[in-house]
Amino acid sequence: MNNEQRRARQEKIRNFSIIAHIDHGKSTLADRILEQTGALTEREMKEQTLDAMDLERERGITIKLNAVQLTYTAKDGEEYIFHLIDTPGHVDFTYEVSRSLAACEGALLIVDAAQGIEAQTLANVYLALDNDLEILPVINKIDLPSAEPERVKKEVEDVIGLDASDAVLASAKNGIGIGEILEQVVEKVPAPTGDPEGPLKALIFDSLYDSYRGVVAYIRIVEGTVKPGQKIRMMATGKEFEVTEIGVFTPKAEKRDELTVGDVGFLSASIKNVGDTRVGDTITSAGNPASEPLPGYRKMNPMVYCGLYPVDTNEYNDLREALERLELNDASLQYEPETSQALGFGFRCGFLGLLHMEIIQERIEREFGITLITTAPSVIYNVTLTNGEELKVDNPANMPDAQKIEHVEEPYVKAKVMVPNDYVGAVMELCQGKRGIFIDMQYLDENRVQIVYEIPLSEIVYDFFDQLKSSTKGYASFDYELIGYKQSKLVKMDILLNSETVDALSVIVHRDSAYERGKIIVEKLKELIPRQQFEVPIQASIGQKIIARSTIKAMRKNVLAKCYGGDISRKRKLLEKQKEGKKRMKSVGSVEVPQEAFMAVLRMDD
Ligand SMILES: Nc1nc2c(ncn2[C@@H]2O[C@H](COP(=O)(O)OP(=O)(O)OP(=O)(O)O)[C@@H](O)[C@H]2O)c(=O)[nH]1
Repeated sequence: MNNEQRRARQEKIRNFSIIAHIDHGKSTLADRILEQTGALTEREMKEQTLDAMDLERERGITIKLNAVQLTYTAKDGEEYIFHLIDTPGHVDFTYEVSRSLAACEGALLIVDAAQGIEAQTLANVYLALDNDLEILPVINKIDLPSAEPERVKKEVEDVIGLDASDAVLASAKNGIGIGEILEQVVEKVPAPTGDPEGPLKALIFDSLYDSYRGVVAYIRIVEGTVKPGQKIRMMATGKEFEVTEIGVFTPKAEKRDELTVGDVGFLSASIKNVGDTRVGDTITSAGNPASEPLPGYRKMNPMVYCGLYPVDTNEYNDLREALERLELNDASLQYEPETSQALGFGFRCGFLGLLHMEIIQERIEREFGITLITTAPSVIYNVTLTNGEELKVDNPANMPDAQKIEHVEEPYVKAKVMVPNDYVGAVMELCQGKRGIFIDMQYLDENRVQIVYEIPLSEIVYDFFDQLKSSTKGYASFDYELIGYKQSKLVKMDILLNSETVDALSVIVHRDSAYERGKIIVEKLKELIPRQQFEVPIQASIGQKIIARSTIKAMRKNVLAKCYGGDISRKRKLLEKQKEGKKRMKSVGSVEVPQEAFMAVLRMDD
C-alpha cells in the first residue's frame, strides 16, 4: 500500500469498545455484532465468542481483552473496517480497561433497561471520557417486561450528562437494534487521525503468551506503519526486538504484510516474557524512534497479597512452575518464595485485587492440579519505625513489634455504592462498621442513591462485597479506586494453637476492635478445627497479652462408632468424606488445621 491508499483506508476505520456494568449484556451484544458482520457463522458462534478462557465462561465475566477486525457495508454503500475491542468489566482490571479504551475513538455504552445505571457503568464512562471517546448510549434488554427504556434514557442524561435522545433501544438477546448500532458507529465514531509515514507509535493494550510464537502483543497503531522484519523498541524498557509476524483477528488470527494507522491487531517478535510487553507501553521503530511515547503508561502494582502453599509439600516445585507459567501470561502477577513456620515452603503472591487473586488460585488448582492452602489476603502497610526507618509490610506475620513502631499507614479507597432508597440505611451501617468515612450521597432519581465513602482497603478485602450483597438483597452495585495512605491505629494480632503462634494466622486489626475480633476469631477456629486426640487451647494475643481464648475439646469416640455396626456402604461413605476433608488439612505443630481456618480471620459476619 502507498500512503494515499493508507490514508483513504484510514477514513473507513472505526475503532470502538463496548462498556457496561457486569451482566448488562456486553458479551451478548458483541456476539450479535460478530454475527451481523458475518465474522462468525452461527455454528462458530457457539464455540467461539470474545470470551475465550474456560474460567471466564463459567464465571460469566470477561477477564482478558480481545480485538476483532470486522468489515461492515453501511447503508451508504461503503465498506467500513471495524475494530471491536473487548474490555474486562471488573474493578481489578481498571487499568487494562483504560488502556484498551485508549486504543479506540468510540465506545458503546450498554445500560440494562431494567436495571439502569450501576456503579461500573459510571466508572467505565469516566474512563471513556478520560480517553476522549465518543460515547454512544445503547439501552439493552428492552424485551424484558420490567424494561423502562424511557426512564433509563433520562437517567443517562441526568446522571451522566450524555445526550441520550439518539440512544438505540436494543435487545442483544433478540437481535433488535443491532443494525442501528452499527450505523451509529459509522456515523458518530471518528476515524483515526495520525500519519502513516510518521515514526511508529503502537500502543500495547494487552499481551499473552503463546507457546509457538512467544509473547503476542495486542496493539493499536497510532502513528506510522509496522512490517515484519522491522526492528522495534519498547519505549518503557528500551528493549529491542525484530518483528516476526503481524496480523489481525477476524476473529481467527490472520497474517498481514503491514499494520498502519488505525489498525488494531497482533505483533510477535520472539519475545520470551510478557513483562517485556507491558500494557500501556509504546512500541516504536528502533531505526526511526518516536521522540515521545504515547501518554498514560503506568506500571501496575499489586494491591492485595496472600501466601500460597501446597498442601502436599512435595508439590512445591510444581507450584513454582505453575506460577512461572502463569506469569508468562500475566505481567501483573507477582510472587516470591516465602516460608511459614506453620505451612512450610510456599510463595507470597501479589495481585491487582481480590478477583485477580481468586482467578490465579483457581487456575493453579485446575490447570496444574495442585491443591493449595491460601492464607488470608492482606494489603501493604507503610510502617515507620521509632528509629525513623520505613518499611512496607505485605504479610502480617512480618509486622515488627509494637514497641518499635512509630506509626502505621494503610491504603484507603473511595468506594461508590449505588442502591435503591430502601437500603441506604443498611449500606451506611455497613460502611460505618468498616471504619468508613462518609463523603457524599446523591439521588440518581426518585428511587436510587449513590453513596460515597472512604474505607480502608483492608476492610474491603475482608468480606465487604459479600456483606454488601446480603444486606441489600443483591441490589447494590459497587466500585472503588485507591486514593492513598492514611495513618491508622493498627496492631498485629497473633493466634496461638496449643500455645504455639501460627504465623499464617496473624492479622492486622484496628486497636479499637481488636478484642471483639479476637473473640470472634477464636470461636470461629474452634468450630473449624476438628477435635484432635488431645485438648487444644486457642488464643489470640497482642504482643504478650492474651486477649481471647477458647478450647477444642479432645476427641472421645471414633467416628465409625456412629455407624451402629451394620451398614458398610454408609461406613465407606464416611471414610471417603474424611479423606476428602483430609486433603486440605495441614499439620501445624501437632494440630491438623483445615483450609477454612486460614480464611476464618477474615469472616466477621456472624
Ligand atoms: N432479556 C435479555 N437478556 C439479555 C439481553 N442481552 C443479554 N442478556 C442476558 O443477560 C445476561 C448477561 O449478558 P452478558 O452478555 O453475558 O453480560 P456481560 O455484560 O457481557 O457480562 P460480563 O462479561 O460479566 O461483563 C445473560 O444471561 C444474557 O443472556 C437482552 O437484550 N435481553
